Amino acid sequence: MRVAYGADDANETTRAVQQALADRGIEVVDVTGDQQWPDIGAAVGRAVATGTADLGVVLCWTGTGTAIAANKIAGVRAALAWDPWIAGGARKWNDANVLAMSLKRLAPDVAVEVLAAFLDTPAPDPDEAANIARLGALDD
Ligand SMILES: O=C(CO)[C@H](O)[C@H](O)COP(=O)(O)O
Repeated sequence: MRVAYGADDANETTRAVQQALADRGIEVVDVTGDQQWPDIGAAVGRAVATGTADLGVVLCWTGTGTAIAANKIAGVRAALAWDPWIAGGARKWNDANVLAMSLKRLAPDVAVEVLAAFLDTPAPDPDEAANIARLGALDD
């Protein structure tokens, strides 16, 4: 599995997320570079939409800005999650392909649990296929 990663700051939470990805043997495509959060979110979104990555993970102070930016890219379903149930539900019911988290409000261990739920929940529930298609129809 390949995951596109981007964060507009670095702290214990982002380092824990990166370590968790590495511990899983996941190939990480770090798009961060010298970019601001809108471009980081969009770059992760593009990596997922083009198939360069299977899934994406974005972090910013709130998680919202990078999520919004990622969702500007057609084919991206970025979900802001703050606990494992939300992250798993976003995969199961929304077929989310980008996980967004707040690097300020999630403790490192919580962020790792949220990431684990996102990565370990198979997506999507077949009953949601029609709704996922409806989301796709909303892309410009
Ligand atoms: O949470 C964010 C966007 O939603 C950003 O991380 C936060 O606004 C800080 O950005 P900047 O360093 O550009 O002021």
